[in-house]
Amino acid sequence: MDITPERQQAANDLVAATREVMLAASVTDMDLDEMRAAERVLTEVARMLGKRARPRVVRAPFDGPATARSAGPDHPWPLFAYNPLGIPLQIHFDGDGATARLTPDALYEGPPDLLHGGFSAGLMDCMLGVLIQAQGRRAVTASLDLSYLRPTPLDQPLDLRSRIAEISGRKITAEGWIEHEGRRTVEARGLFIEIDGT
Ligand SMILES: CCCCCCCC(=O)SCCNC(=O)CCNC(=O)[C@H](O)C(C)(C)COP(=O)(O)OP(=O)(O)OC[C@H]1O[C@@H](n2cnc3c(N)ncnc32)[C@H](O)[C@@H]1OP(=O)(O)O
Repeated sequence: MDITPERQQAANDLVAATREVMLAASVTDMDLDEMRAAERVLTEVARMLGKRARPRVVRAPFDGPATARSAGPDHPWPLFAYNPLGIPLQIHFDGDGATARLTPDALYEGPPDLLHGGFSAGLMDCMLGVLIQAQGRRAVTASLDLSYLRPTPLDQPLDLRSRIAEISGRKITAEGWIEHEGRRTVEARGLFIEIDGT
């Protein structure tokens, strides 16, 4: 089924609201009865939405990042607009690199008050992979190495960056990092292999 702009906006708004619910449900401290009442409402919402469902989450078009890149840095590519489990990012393309800003909340906690290292890895995979996609190349991650240089805080703005380091035949090496107040907390280097496919 084609998605009209109105349906797309409605789906994106629904996913954004779901994220709010996920955070609220994770940190709520209300009374038992209220918690049970909220659970009943959410169960009913799940039933309502599930009446007609796709087998998979809506896929963004492969050429979306390349289109955003050619439109310039003021035209970011939104990531995970259709999936509340993904960390939503607005990825800006600038020259040969990509940047994004994120303030992670309590949903992404690993050690107390800090970003979970697995989420850092996911963020880096996205920053590197989408940058490669924005060059019009279809590639998958073959390896991803991370160095956790210092703790990455929650509730603080973080800068995410990536750039292409090397291209050799089907092999593309990209690098990225997470910065807090100008200091790198995480560095990543990934090898991506170009694949055929649609
Ligand atoms: C939301 C948006 C996110 C966007 C980014 C998301 C990216 C992802 O997460 S993709 C999902 C995770 N990745 C995967 O599932 C990939 C699974 N792996 C595979 O499909 C295959 O192993 C694949 C395609 C990587 C390589 O297989 P294949 O096409 O047969 O390549 P193959 O011929 O073995 O290797 C090609 C070259 O890459 C090298 N290579 C392959 N894998 C690796 C590796 N893990 N480490 C180092 N080198 C490797 C080989 O040595 C070879 O090098 P050379 O040409 O110099 O001899």
